[in-house]
Amino acid sequence: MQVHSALDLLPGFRNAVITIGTFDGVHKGHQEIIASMKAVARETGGETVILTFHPHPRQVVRSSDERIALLSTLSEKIGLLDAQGIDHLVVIPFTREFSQLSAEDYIEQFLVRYFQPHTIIIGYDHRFGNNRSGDFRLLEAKGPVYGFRVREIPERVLDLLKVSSTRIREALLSGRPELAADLLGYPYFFEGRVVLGQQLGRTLGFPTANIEVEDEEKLIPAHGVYAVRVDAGLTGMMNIGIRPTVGGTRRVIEVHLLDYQGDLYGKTLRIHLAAYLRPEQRFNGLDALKTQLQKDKEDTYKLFHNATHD
Ligand SMILES: Cc1cc2nc3c(=O)[nH]c(=O)nc-3n(C[C@H](O)[C@H](O)[C@H](O)COP(=O)(O)O)c2cc1C
Ligand SMILES: Nc1ncnc2c1ncn2[C@@H]1O[C@H](COP(=O)(O)OP(=O)(O)O)[C@@H](O)[C@H]1O
Repeated sequence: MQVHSALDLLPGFRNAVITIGTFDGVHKGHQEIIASMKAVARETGGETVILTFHPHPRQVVRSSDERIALLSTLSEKIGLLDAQGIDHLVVIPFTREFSQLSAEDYIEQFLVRYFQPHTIIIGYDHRFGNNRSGDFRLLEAKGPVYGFRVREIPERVLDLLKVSSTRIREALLSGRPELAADLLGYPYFFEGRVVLGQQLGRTLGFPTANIEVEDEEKLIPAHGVYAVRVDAGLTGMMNIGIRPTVGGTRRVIEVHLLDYQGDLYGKTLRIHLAAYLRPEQRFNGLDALKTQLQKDKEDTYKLFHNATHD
């Protein structure tokens, strides 16, 4: 997949099949739209082109405490769309100037000028242009003028889109990663760098990599203990919480990898949520915490290997 972020440097597209959207999470609803884009592109020998705004117009307009946590950062979205077999992703900075284009100019000066679309796939409720005055009907009316076709995303898929994003967020924020994975079509993941902690973990016999997520907008799942997969085939158990047993107050994300020894400081890990194990608890001292960690380890082994371990 080619990623473009400058409109003036776009290549000429061949029979572009385009759609416009945020594609946050690239979940199953989005995957259905992508499947139909690819089907049309196959029929017409065209290329699939997704147009996305970054940052999301809503993120620009809203104040920081109203912002919705995102299911995928831009770089994660790029990877997910690439895996879906999309040919081109165009990342458009949402500027004031852009937002002031009239609906007609949006079609002529933006869509037609830069993409020469063969087919535009869009939901019936999609709005564009100044004051959101452009709609599906206007696109349909302009199609014959500029030589593109408009295909409507079925209402069932549109409903799925709306319901899914909300349900996935709710599932992750209430400790149900399995439900989230079902709706996403893959286990939820986030990335972070391994930073220094208090160096206590190793004395417990459970060294824990402290993960710092760089993108502030990325959704962090509910506090609790999870079984996780980490890239390169590793598995582990993770705590998201404040660590009440050791008097912590700030949220930390810590992962103990099973069957691993080595130095992870400074590395970036991608952590995929496999299952929720239990809520974070306050234990009466480190011995009780250690006993629980041993049990968590056992549960994690059972989950991944369907077997027990020391
Ligand atoms: C799988 C896992 C589960 C944990 N569960 C709890 C818990 O329930 N309560 C708690 O206070 N701390 C919990 N912790 C955090 C430990 O308190 C923490 O790993 C320990 O204090 C070491 O911290 P350090 O790595 O920063 O030195 C958990 C850690 C892991 C890896
Ligand atoms: N199995 C493992 N799982 C996680 N981290 C490990 C493991 N083995 C070694 N490490 C290393 O140990 C570090 C964690 O040790 P720990 O004593 O908990 O210190 P800290 O408080 O800095 O996290 C990790 O950042 C990593 O570099």
